[in-house]
Amino acid sequence: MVDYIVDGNIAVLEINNPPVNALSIHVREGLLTGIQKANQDGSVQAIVIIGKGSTFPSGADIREFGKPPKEPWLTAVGEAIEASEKPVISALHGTALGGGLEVALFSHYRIADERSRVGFPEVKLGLLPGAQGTIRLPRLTGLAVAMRIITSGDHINAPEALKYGILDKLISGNLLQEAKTFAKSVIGKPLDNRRLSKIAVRDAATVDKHFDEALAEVKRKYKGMIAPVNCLKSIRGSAKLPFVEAARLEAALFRELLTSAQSAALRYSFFADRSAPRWKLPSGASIENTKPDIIKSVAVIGAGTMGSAIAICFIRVGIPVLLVEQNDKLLQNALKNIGQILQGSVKLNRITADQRKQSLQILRGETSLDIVSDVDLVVEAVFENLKLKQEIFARLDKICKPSALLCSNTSTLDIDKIAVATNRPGKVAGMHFFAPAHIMKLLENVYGTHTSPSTVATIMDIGKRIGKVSVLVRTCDGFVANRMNRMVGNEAVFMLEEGALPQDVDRVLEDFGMAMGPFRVTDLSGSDVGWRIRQERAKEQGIQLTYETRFVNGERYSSLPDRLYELGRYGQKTGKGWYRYEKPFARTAYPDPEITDVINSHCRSLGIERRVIPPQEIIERCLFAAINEGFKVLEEGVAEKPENIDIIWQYGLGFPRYRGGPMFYASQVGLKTIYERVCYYYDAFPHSSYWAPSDLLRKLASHSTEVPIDQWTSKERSRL
Ligand SMILES: CC/C=C\CC(=O)SCCNC(=O)CCNC(=O)[C@H](O)C(C)(C)COP(=O)(O)OP(=O)(O)OC[C@H]1O[C@@H](n2cnc3c(N)ncnc32)[C@H](O)[C@@H]1OP(=O)(O)O
Repeated sequence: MVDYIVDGNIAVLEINNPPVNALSIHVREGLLTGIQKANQDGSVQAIVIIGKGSTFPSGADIREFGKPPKEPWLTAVGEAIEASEKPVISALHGTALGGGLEVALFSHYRIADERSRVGFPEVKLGLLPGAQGTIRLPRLTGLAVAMRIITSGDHINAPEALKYGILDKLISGNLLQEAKTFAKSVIGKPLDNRRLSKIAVRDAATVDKHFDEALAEVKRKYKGMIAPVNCLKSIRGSAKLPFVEAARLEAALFRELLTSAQSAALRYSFFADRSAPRWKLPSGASIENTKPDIIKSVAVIGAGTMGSAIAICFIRVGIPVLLVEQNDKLLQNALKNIGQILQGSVKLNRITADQRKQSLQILRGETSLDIVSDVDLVVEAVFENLKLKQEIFARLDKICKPSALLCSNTSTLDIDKIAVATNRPGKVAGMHFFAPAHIMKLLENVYGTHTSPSTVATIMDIGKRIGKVSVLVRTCDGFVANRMNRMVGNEAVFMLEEGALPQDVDRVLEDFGMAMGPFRVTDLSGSDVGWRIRQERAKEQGIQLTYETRFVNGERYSSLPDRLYELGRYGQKTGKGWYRYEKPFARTAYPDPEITDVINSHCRSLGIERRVIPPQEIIERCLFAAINEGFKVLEEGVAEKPENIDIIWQYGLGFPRYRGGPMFYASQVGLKTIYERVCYYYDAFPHSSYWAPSDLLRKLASHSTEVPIDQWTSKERSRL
C-alpha cells in the first residue's frame, strides 16, 4: 500500500490505497517502514511522500473508527516523519484532508499541486484532528485561522493555504518531478526550524480572546454539537501548554469524541449520504444496471410558490424550463418572483449576475398546456387534489411526446392513482420537492407499481444534476417523509389537548436538535394548508368535521388546528398562528396568551383535565411514534434501507445530523426500549392505531442482543 521507490538520492514513498488513499492500518505501517528504511539507506538524502491516483490521503480510514484500534497510530507514524534526519517533503494533490494533512504537517516541507485542496473535515464526523492537527496548524497559521479551518471543516484551496503558510510552494507542472527537484534543493539544510513541534504559536498571548469569540460562534452555529467545542479546547491547549502536554490534551479530547454518540451518528451519516442515492428496485433493477435518459428540457405545471422554486432548480443548472400557469396574472407574478429570488442569490454571492441572466434566458412562461409537447420531463406542481392531478395527467399524456416522463410533485398522493389517468404508467413517477424547493436539499423520488426502471434511473439522475440529495421510495400514502412526520404532528397536537403548550413541545424538540418544532413549522407553511387537506379528505369520505369531532373512522382527532384556521391564524403570513408575530411575514415567534386561552377553553369544552407533560414524554410520543412508522415503512419495502429514511429526515425534515436520523437514533436508544414504549403508548392511546407496534420492530427487539442497523432489513424483513 506504500511503494518505496529510490530515484538517485531521493526516496519516494508512494501511497496506493484507492479510492482516496485513506490512512488505513497497512498505509500507516508502510509509511513508518518507509521512513525508517530511508533513514537507514545511506544513498538516500531526502524523502518525498506522495499519493498515487487522484489524491494525497484524504484522511484516516473512517471505517476503522469504532473498531479495536491497531498500531501504529497515525501520531507515531507522524512523529517518525518529523524526527527523520533527512528532510521529508509531502507533495499534495487532490484533497489532502484530516490525517492526510496531518501527515503533511509532520513533514518538514509541504508543496502542492495548485488545484489541490486541504482541510480538517473531522468536525463533520464529530471528531477533531487527533494526530496533532489542532496543535500543529496554529503554529503555521496563527490561532484565528486555525480555529476557523478546524471548526468549520471547510476545504481550503491551495493558493489560500499558501497564503496562510500551510504550504511552502505551489506546483503547476508534474508534481513528482517538482517534488524531487524541491527535495534536492533542501538537502543539508537545518531541520529544527522546520519541525512544528519546536516552533511556538506566535499569537499565543491572544488565545483567550480568540477562544471566547470562537466559542460563542460555534455554540450559535453548531448548537448542541460537542466536537467544535473540543476542537477549540485543544487549540487553546496548543497556545497555553508545552507541546507534549498539548498533545496529551488533544488525545484525551479526541478519545472523548471518538466514543461519543454524536460521532457514531455523524460517521453513519457520512456513509448514509453515499448509500442513500444508490437505488435498487425489488425487481433487481438498480443504479448499477440501468441507464438514465438524458433530460434536455423540462416543463413545470403550476407557477405557485412550489412550481416557481422547482423551475429555479432546473434553470440554474442550465436546463430550459417552460413554466405553465393557466392565469396570465399569476404567471407574470411568478416570473417576477423568480427574477427576485435569483437576484437575492446574486446578492448572497451564490451566483453571478451573468448566471442569473443566463438562467432567466432559458425560462419561458406559458398559459397553455399544449406548449409542452416537446419537453423530456414534466413536473406537475398544482394543488394537492387527486382529481385535478388526474385530469392534468390525462391531458399531458395526450400532448407530450411518447418518450416524455410525467412526474408529480405530490407530497402524499398515491402515484399509481395518478398513473392510471395515462397510457404510459411506466413513465409516471413522483418527484417530491420540499419547500422552499430551491433551497431544501432533499428530493424524495417515488416509484409506483408500473414505473419503469429507466424512469427511476432518470429521475434519480436528474435529481443529482440539479444538486439534490435524491432518495427513492415506493408509493404509499405520504411516502416516507409525510407519512412518518404525520405522527409527530398528531402527537404534538394531542399533547396540547392533554396539557402542553406549543412552545413546550417546540422547545423540547428543538433542544433535542430538530431545526424547528412542529408548531413553528406549521406557522411557516400556514395552517390553511393542512385545513384544506383535512376538509378535502373529509369531503371524499362524506364526513362533517366540527369542533366537537374527537374521532374520525374510530381514530382520535383533534379539532384544535381547525379552530386556529377559523380564527384566521394561518401562521407567519397573517402574523398569528400557534405563535404571535410582530406583523405578517415577521420571523420571530412569541408565545401568545390568546393561544393558551384557545387551548384551555377547547379542553374545558371537551371535559379534558390538563396535566404536566414531561419532556421525555414529548420526545417519546413525537419521535417513537415516527420511528415505529419507520419500521413499518421498512417492513413494507417503501424504503429499501434505514439510511434512506434517515437521509430523508436529515435533509427534508430538519433532523439533527449529529443524531443520525430517527432510525439511527432508535438504534442508539435500543430497540427493546423503543418497542416497550411503543406498546405502552398503544395501550394508552388505542384510538391512534399508528401506535400498533410494527412487526419488524417487534422481531428485531426480540433478539437477545441488539441487531446492528445495517442488518435490520436483511435479518428480518425477508422472514416477515
Ligand atoms: C487520529 C485521527 C486522525 C485523523 C482523523 C481523520 O482523518 S478523519 C477523516 C477525515 N477525512 C474526511 O472526512 C474525508 C472524507 N471524504 C471526503 O470528504 C470525500 O470522500 C472526498 C475525499 C472529498 C472525495 O469525494 P468524492 O465525491 O470524490 O468521493 P466519495 O465521497 O464518493 O468517496 C469515494 C469512496 O471513498 C470512501 N471514502 C472517502 N473518504 C474515506 C475515508 N476517509 N475513509 C474511508 N472511506 C472513505 C467513500 O465512502 C466512497 O466509498 P463508496 O464505497 O464508493 O461509497
